[in-house]
Amino acid sequence: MPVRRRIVGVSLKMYMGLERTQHWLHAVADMAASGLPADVDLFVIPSFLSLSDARTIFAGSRVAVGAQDVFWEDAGAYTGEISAPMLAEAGCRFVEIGHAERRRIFGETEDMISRKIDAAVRSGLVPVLCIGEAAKAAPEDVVLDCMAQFATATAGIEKTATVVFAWEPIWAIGAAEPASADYIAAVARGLREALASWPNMRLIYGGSAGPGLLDQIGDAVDGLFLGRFAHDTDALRRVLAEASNSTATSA
Ligand SMILES: O=C(CO)COP(=O)(O)O
Repeated sequence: MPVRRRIVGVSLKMYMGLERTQHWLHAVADMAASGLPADVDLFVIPSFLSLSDARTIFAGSRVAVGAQDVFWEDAGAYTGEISAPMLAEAGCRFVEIGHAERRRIFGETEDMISRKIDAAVRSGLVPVLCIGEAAKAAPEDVVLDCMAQFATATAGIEKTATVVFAWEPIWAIGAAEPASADYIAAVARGLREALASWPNMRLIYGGSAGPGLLDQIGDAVDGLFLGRFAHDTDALRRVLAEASNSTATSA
């Protein structure tokens, strides 16, 4: 079984304006210059408008950049949309697809998500596919629910594709605390087994994640997907250190 590198992602969602984002990006770049462990990958997903700043600020560093969404067509008369080739040209390596907020607020369907995954892979981007259960349930039921969503989303791509599976229980997003360590470990174990035929898949947990969580869950996941609790770059530095300290995962 391959050892999977640890990976931590941060989505800034729509929390910060452009100037505040610039300050945050600089702080992350400074932190990465001295404190990004060699065995941990980091990707940062600002708003579309800050992608250019992120590319400049992270140039020459090990911090990868991603986008929060993508349209499924490569070019054409699609007012307001942004394509995967554009994102690749803008320096993105990752693209987030199917976040719970996009599904709930913007009505993204499983078919739309699947087409976005295809578009991302077609352009050489790594999809960060967000999948989660609506309510807390028995771990085996959560695994079945999430894997059904996953199967639809990835129906058009090869199993050898490089994908980040961001398991984000919907009920834990924007909450005071993440899901419990036991719950995360039990679901993650089931997801890993179900994803065994995807050699280039990394499984990360998101939903009110922050410092201290990886220390509790150990090698259950390959990393974390952070939201609010990475706005403080010192908290992000602590998460990266914990990612490095926790045992590398074998699938
Ligand atoms: O949705 C998330 C990351 O995509 C998690 O956000 P929070 O950590 O702010 O709950």
